[in-house]
Amino acid sequence: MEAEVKPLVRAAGVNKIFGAEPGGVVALKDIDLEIRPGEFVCLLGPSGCGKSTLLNAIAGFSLPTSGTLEVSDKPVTAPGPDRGMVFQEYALFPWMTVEANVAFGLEIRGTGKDQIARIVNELLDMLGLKEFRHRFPKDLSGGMRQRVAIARVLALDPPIMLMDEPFGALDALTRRSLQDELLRIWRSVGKTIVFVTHSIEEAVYLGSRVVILTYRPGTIKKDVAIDLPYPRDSNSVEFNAIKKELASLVHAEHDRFTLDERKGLTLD
Ligand SMILES: Nc1ncnc2c1ncn2[C@@H]1O[C@H](COP(=O)(O)OP(=O)(O)OP(=O)(O)O)[C@@H](O)[C@H]1O
Repeated sequence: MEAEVKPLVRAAGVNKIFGAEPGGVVALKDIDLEIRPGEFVCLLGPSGCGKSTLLNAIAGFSLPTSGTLEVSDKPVTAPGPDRGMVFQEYALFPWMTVEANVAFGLEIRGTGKDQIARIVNELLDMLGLKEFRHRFPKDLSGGMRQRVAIARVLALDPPIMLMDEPFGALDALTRRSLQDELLRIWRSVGKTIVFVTHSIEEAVYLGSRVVILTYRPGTIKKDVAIDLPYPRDSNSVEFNAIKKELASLVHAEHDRFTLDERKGLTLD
């Protein structure tokens, strides 16, 4: 009999309400979700459905109003070194070079100089940043900056990587090459990834599992395992069949979002 793998992230009955009740915005409602080690989970849905709220709750940035949220069997009460976050805006220190940005977290942690040099070299190599190590963020393209942001999180070696639309601001070609790189890293270093996107194509290309959220209140509409082998061919019949299936689910939520907008409700 197969031993049961314990979930790394466990949400049970999670609710998040912004503002005073009644009248507050119910961003998450009754979220039950278990994420096992090594999964690549994409949270998918239209703008305003609570993807970032759920990610920020797992990160410990903004805790649920009620319900149970645990990482490694411990309640989430604050951010921790077991969870690294990559944002859409690269969040790099503009006054530091590429290598200093990557080394920063390790220096704060008190890691020895030689070990820092080894880790930084390895990561710059892995992410194709070696030639850019002495540059400042302003002298890099968006794609390069996001590589540095990913290297910076990987330097601290957290078991869980939380990514909030990290490739949303990139052009299509750069985006695909970073997606491929992320998949390579995920498969070689064995991280658990929770990745927010509103792109159906991106979710099907990356995720071992896609969790679709409903629009206001954010609930889990469908949790789908994507069984296609990696690397995936986005032109294949199988890929497009899954994309189509997910699209009809997401579009129903998107229509509710647009209706809300037409009614003049604010979407922040
Ligand atoms: N700090 C806040 N105060 C009040 N309402 C908020 C706050 N943060 C988020 N919300 C609301 O909660 C809901 C979910 O927002 P969230 O940002 O999680 O959605 P999302 O799916 O990540 O959207 P997007 O793709 O646009 O980032 C939205 O209706 C949003 O307006």
